[in-house]
Amino acid sequence: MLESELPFAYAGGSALNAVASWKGAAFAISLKVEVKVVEGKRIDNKLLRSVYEVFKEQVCDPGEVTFVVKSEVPPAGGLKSSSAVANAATLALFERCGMRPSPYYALKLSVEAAKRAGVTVTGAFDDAAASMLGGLVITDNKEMVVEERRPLEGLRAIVLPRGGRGLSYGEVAERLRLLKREFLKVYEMLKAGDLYGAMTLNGFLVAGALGYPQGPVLDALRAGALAASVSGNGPSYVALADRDKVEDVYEALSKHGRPVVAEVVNSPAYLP
Ligand SMILES: Nc1ncnc2c1ncn2[C@@H]1O[C@H](COP(=O)(O)OP(=O)(O)O)[C@@H](O)[C@H]1O
Ligand SMILES: O=C(O)C1=C[C@@H](OP(=O)(O)O)[C@@H](O)[C@H](O)C1
Repeated sequence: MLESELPFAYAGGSALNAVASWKGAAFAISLKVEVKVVEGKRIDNKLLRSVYEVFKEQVCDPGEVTFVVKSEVPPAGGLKSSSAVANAATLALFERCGMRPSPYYALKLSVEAAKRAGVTVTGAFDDAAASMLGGLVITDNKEMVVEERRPLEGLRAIVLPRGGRGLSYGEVAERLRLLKREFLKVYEMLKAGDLYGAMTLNGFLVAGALGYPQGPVLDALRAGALAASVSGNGPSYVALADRDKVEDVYEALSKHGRPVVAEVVNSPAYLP
């Protein structure tokens, strides 16, 4: 577990993938991405370069710097690594400039950077909001509005981290949009308060559309998880469980890889 005082943001899991309908829901988990700003001339990573450019244009000139990233989640795996990297890098630049932003302002800059870098379909405002603000968020990614935010008390997330998604963003979007009407039903369930049903249904829709196995979702449920889903565009999975079911769900997901147990985090990312 990363324990330092460096600027950080949280990874997260999905309850509703926003790609088809622009309505999304995600929650923060206690796996972190930390970013350190150091003197340097080159920023090779396209997402980090966009964060730097957006910040320089809209906030202050941080000078000649580069970034050192430490991540507890795999990239391109659905666990919100891109959002956490952009959030933590944005917060690190605020610190460099000796400024203390509101979380909401930092969040908007970070989403703008992710859009510019082309690492999202909708801007992934849902993921970035969960990563920056903590808790469960339900968002409208087109309007960049947090419709609801609430803590998820006492829950554990059992994560099956997988990286290296094979599908392009274009392929992901084309397939998920075929199920737009169904994703809107998931949104209605969420708004009606049925988080667990919504999240699991989201899991089956994403798995079906993108060709991921349904086994991890079923096995997690069989072991007593409250909900389970493919996270984001996959290929990672995430299950939510009460404390007394964590071991059983961990065992069940161990058949499919190396799960990690995390807390659901209800507090915001680091703020300078
Ligand atoms: N640890 C990291 N360091 C630098 N860039 C990262 C890191 N993790 C993710 N990214 C950026 O985010 C992109 C992956 O975004 P995305 O496909 O949305 O994955 P995820 O679902 O994990 O957020 C990568 O192509 C890269 O540009
Ligand atoms: O690109 C996007 O707009 C999105 C990507 C997905 O997340 P990941 O980037 O974690 O796969 C999805 O869950 C999110 O609602 C929207």
